[in-house]
Amino acid sequence: MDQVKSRGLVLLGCGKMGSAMLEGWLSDGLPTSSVWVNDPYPSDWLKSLDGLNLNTQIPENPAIVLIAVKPQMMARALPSLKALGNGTTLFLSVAAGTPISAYEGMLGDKTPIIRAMPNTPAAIGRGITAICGNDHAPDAHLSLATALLSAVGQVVRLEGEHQMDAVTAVSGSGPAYVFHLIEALAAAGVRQGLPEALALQLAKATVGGAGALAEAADEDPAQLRVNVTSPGGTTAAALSVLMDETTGFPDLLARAVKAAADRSKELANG
Ligand SMILES: NC(=O)c1ccc[n+]([C@@H]2O[C@H](COP(=O)([O-])OP(=O)(O)OC[C@H]3O[C@@H](n4cnc5c(N)ncnc54)[C@H](O)[C@@H]3O)[C@@H](O)[C@H]2O)c1
Ligand code: PRO
Repeated sequence: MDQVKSRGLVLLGCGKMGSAMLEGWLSDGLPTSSVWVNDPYPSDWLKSLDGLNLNTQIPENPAIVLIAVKPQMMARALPSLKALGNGTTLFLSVAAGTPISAYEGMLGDKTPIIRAMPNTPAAIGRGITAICGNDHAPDAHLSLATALLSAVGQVVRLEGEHQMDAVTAVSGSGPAYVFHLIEALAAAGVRQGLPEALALQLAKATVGGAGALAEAADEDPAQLRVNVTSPGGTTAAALSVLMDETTGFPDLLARAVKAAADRSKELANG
């Protein structure tokens, strides 16, 4: 992290994901003066950060360039940083779909590149990021990326890039599935007669608490589910709907995750 502080961190694109990560790094003690953001449409939050280098000349040899533009913008945005390719700057991309080979093509095939898939709970230090690198990103680079990303949550190293589409579909997009679960649970509570605000509070606390318990407990999620379920009781009645083989969660989530993974593969093909 000292390298990041002294040589600098450049963010190419700083929208929802870039900002979630930057928020985590700043609250972990990274000074704004070590950060350069290149984004034609900076948010009010970015503009409000004292000392941040916003849309100014980037350093000659930054430690890391974080690529956080949409995959569709990549071909337009990345060439501006070509001069840093084939050097010692590590390129860390969070873009869904875009394969390492595409960055090698745009920046030079000796460029250290790590592909990462984070998620938005990074904003509160509760993200999880999966990473994999090319041959020019040896252990030292993976350790640097791990140190940076650990400031915003857990980090896992993948066996290879072939796992990235599935990871994107599970944990990259996953927070949206959970937010939708909260919305749907609250709406169902309203249909049972609860006021909207109370239903939303109950749904958020239930999902947040259950998630925290699932992470903290020694028991696996299946056992934690059994612990809630009295034989012949209310939970069993609901689970008979949710665990139905054809209309329940397992098939629904399998189809949703497959749709996301398929889309990730499509993005890779341009
Ligand atoms: N949002 C998520 O949950 C999430 C999770 C994992 C990965 N990602 C990946 O993160 C990347 C960004 O997604 P997002 O949700 O933050 O999108 P976003 O639209 O919120 O952010 C993209 C940013 O890029 C900026 N931009 C556009 N053209 C640019 C250019 N030429 N140079 C520099 N910046 C430019 C935009 O102004 C915007 O602020 C995507 O590649 C996405 O696949 C997102
Ligand atoms: N958000 C990005 C998308 O929807 C990638 C994972 C989460 O494409």
